[in-house]
Amino acid sequence: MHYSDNIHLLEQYGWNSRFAENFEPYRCQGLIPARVVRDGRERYRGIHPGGEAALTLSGSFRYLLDLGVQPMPVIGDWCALSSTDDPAHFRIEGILPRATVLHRRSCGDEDLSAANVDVIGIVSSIAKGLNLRRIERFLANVQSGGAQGALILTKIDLVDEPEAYKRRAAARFGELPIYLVDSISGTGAGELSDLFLPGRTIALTGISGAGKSTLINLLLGSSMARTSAVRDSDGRGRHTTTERVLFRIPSGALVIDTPGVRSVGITGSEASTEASFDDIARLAEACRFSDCTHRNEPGCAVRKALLAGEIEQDRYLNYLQLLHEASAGEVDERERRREKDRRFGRLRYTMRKEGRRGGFDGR
Ligand SMILES: Nc1nc2c(ncn2[C@@H]2O[C@H](COP(=O)(O)OP(=O)(O)OP(=O)(O)O)[C@@H](O)[C@H]2O)c(=O)[nH]1
Ligand SMILES: [Zn+2]
Repeated sequence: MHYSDNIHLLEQYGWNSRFAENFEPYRCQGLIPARVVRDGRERYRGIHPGGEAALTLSGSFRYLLDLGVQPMPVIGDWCALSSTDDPAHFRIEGILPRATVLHRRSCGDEDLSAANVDVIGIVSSIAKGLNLRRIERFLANVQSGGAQGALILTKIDLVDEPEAYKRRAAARFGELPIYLVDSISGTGAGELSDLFLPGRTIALTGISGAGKSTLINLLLGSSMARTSAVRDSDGRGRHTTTERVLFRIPSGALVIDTPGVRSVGITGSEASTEASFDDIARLAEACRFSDCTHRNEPGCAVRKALLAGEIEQDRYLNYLQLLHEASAGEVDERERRREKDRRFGRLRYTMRKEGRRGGFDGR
């Protein structure tokens, strides 16, 4: 069967002309497109034109992975598959270029991430007030990966005037779409349909207890399986699993559920960190030293604004913290690149050696 015979199923999972174009070279090799919908320690499941199947990494893909040429597949990735004798099992041969990425670090745990996410929904409870600082940290992380952000304030039934929280958040985050929801009664669910559009991929993120599972249950509707059942289908406990799933909700949107984290770390470059602190970054341009750390350098425009009360103290501290984490992340990235170069160096050396032995000019 040619895959285009049943492209409809892929379209339901977010396939579009951009991915189709990127798939062309793979199509010419007779490979099959698929989206990764379940990701758990190198055991994947994917949706391909013929349905759902187990996916494993092919030998040559592993080799390219080892060289750093291909990335490790993550939830939401579009990939190219080869078939096996078993119709329920395919092999991943390549990953299509990612439209966006979501990186996240939780308390020294593995680096969690997702690909091809259109919107990252930051889920935050207002039961104990609005934690602007935490939302800001999530937001900086969102913007570094290219996805759009949205803020979903939950547990609005537990406060007197939810609109006031929305106004305060809007005052801080300007352009960000903000939604209010009580996931238990369903108040606010109507507005959420503007966010959960058909074919759109939305990753929900937020600390443990923010109300992600309850929100997902609301989105799934009472006729559908509960979230914990979705997460638990392999028998492991919900809170121990690091498995991630992408599923289609009745509205036609694709939702990625990420296990709760206790804190958000930052990956990405300093430049993207600054994007969510546009105003402070603009001020920083006026600092006397271009590498100013905005702590105690003479002529620091940021500190001057702080002391003049033009920027809030917690935003200033948050900014410093983010700069610090982002530069630590860049050190990791440099180290990773060096390791990749070393591997390439080894490969070139081996190829040259084998070329000499084989009698061809292996330059
Ligand atoms: N009153 C009220 N309670 C809510 C609401 N949303 C969630 N809760 C409650 O808050 C608690 C935590 O909600 P969860 O949905 O499990 O939170 P979570 O973000 O999925 O947490 P993790 O699974 O640990 O990541 C549960 O007891 C929910 O019943 C809401 O809108 N209103
Ligand atoms: Zn400065």
